[in-house]
Amino acid sequence: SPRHDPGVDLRALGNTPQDFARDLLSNLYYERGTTVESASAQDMYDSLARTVRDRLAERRARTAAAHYQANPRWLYYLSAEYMLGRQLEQNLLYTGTTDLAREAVPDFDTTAAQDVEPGLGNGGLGRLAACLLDSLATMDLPAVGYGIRYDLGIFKQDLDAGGQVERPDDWAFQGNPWEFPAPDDNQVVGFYGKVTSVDGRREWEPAETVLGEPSHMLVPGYGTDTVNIVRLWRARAAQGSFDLTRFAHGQYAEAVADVVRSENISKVLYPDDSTDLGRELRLKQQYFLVSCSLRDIIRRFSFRNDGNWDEFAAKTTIQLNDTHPVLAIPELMRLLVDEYELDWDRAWRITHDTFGYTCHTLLPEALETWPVATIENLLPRHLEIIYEINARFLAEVSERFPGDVARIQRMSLVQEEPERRIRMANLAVVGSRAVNGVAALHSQLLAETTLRDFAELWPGRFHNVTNGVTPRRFVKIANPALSDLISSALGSDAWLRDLSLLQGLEPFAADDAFRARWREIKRANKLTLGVAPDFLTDVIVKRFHEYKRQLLKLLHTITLYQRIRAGETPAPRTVVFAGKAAPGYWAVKDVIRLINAVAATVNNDPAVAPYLKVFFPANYNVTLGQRIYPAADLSEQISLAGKEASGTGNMKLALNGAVTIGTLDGANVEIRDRVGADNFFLFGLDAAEAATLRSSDYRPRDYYERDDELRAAVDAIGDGTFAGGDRQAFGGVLASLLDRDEYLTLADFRSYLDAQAEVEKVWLDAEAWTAKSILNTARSGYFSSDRTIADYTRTIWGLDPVRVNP
Ligand SMILES: CCc1ccc([C@H](C)CC(=O)N[C@@H]2O[C@H](CO)[C@@H](O)[C@H](O)[C@H]2O)cc1
Repeated sequence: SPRHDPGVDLRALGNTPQDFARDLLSNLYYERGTTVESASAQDMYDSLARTVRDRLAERRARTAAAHYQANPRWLYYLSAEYMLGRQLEQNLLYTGTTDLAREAVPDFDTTAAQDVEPGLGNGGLGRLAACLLDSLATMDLPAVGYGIRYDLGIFKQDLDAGGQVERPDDWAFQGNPWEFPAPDDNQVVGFYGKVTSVDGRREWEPAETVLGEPSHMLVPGYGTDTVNIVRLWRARAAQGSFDLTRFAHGQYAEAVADVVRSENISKVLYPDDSTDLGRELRLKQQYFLVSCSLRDIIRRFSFRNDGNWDEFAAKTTIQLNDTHPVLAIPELMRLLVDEYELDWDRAWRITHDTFGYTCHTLLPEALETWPVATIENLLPRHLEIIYEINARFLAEVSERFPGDVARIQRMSLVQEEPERRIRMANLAVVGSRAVNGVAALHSQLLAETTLRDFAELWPGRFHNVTNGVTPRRFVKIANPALSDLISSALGSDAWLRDLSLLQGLEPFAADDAFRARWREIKRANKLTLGVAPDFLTDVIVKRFHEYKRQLLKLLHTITLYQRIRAGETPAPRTVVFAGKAAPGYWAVKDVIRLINAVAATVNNDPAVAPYLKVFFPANYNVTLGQRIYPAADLSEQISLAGKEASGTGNMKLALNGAVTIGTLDGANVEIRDRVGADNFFLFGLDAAEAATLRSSDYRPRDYYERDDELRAAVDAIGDGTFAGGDRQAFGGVLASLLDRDEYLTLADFRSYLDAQAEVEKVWLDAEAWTAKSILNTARSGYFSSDRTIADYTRTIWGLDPVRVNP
């Protein structure tokens, strides 16, 4: 193949207004077959996207050439989820063509509004993957993201009568100009079938096969010519799956049954973000991702290193984004032992040296385990390999801890009771050379609780890499006015590639004029979002889960409402709720209904209107987040300490000048350490206190009895105040609070309200508040995903940057 087109100079894609307009027109004519006059908004959008994409593709070609030349060590990021967000504005910024586009495109805003968000993820884990890819490219590090190209992403959320209604998200219905399908790199994936022995080797004969068709999207770096890729696999039926005979007999559904069955594998993203439902199709999705990606990784490796396996782990490091892709460990063993005929020990050494595992949760119910029977049926050879890994591992454990049967049972990859299941987190730790949590407290708790036995066996294997977020999307693109102010204060926009430079803003916290300008921008962002500019914008935006305690924020809101009704005049406040609930998570879907019932009552009460508003914009996603973070004054990070692994919304809000009210949980601890205790409103039990109270006989009713305001707020949930007198409407919420309150909402209520009183006091001193807001931004540079990548590279991956010549 023409590897480097030595003669062809691709830099023909100039960046003069004429060049850009010419390319836009040619895409309109040649790609869309239409003209400016008759072009639809979609036609114009698609042509604009291609015009920008081609400028990235040119850089991509030079990046690929540089990578080929350098033959570097590669990072492969395996993730079942990517929340990439809208692509147009990002790619216009990264190619420096925003102004050219605004000039060339007749109605730019309408055209840009056609940009869709590929919602291929649920929340934190998926968005973190996207931020890390952005930083890897910006830091010129050779990396490929692998994922699944779901036809239907995370559901669209409508609010009907205040309740969540899920609608399918057919995100690529109009096509996706940002992707490059590459069917010639198709892979074949097997399922089911049996394992036989062939001259002493185990051979798996799958009973079913599907095709994995990759399409990649470009991942440009900011302020550099590096353009990496994220490769997303789509399931296609093997050729000839359409059953013509059945069709001829009018059995139309049966005729396409196999096709549908195959393509169902990448049909839809599972919308659960913390409960392992253990559906077999999800396991098929996980193996599909792993099998396609490992074959593609080996294809790339063999292509450049003629299959010298002892070079593999030196040239390849694979990061497992939680346990979802952990089948990659037995799959690599299967390929090396069964197909490439390496002996077990050599194969295990390569496998173990290749993988790293990042754990993103502390919730026991979020740790995946699969029934042995399910794996035996779907992946019989992998089960054999898992058993072999387990036997050798437990031999090591019993040698180290002789006679410690309980420890062996806890550490085994196989849970025996009540049902035989494979513990995917244990497999991930045993098969990886490095394990990390995503915030200092999380990593500490992992080593002290969830993965304690492993940390005692292999202390050197455990690391912490605190999460981060990309400042390009979440400050520069989301908050351009603030970015311009920061650049003018710092004298350049170098902070966008080195966020520690934000420290230079500290002195400006004492500058009246700067504070005034800072406040104006926040006001303007509130107007853009559609909330009252003079009201304190109090924001809790994240997936709904009981441990995140949206209910605590609601109890405070009800108390404010009752205080105002009682004649108090607190500082005007807009409480913004946003987030999706997993479709089957009824307890929190009731909370969503209750929040909207309270909102209806509060927002239609003229006596309260001057002091309190409740706003619940539907369908929280990356795009809506980019509109909310710049408008926020107060960032609610109120999870029960010890439950939120890290949080990343907390970082995006702090970088946009929101002051945090929060518990000592996840990355809140590090945010408070960095911004300073007097620029953070702390409350509540810490992780140890919470664990103690939870394990003792915690009686929520005691707190209800002895706190008048708490009782009044809880009673209002049960007495029909927000339901037209219907006392049953929110009975479930009431019962969960008074009888169980698993996440100690009532226990933290008073401490929370005391912290909110502190918020009120500071807010009433606008200069003092603005100074804290500026200091939060100035001291949050640490939470750049560039710093996160630098930490991963230093402690786990050992990658070297490859410069791409301009
Ligand atoms: C099996 C179902 C399932 C699906 C997704 C998950 C994810 C791990 C949940 C998740 O998104 N975790 C979040 O990851 C973020 C990025 O590290 C953290 O900042 C959040 O604290 C954590 O909740 C667990 C279980």
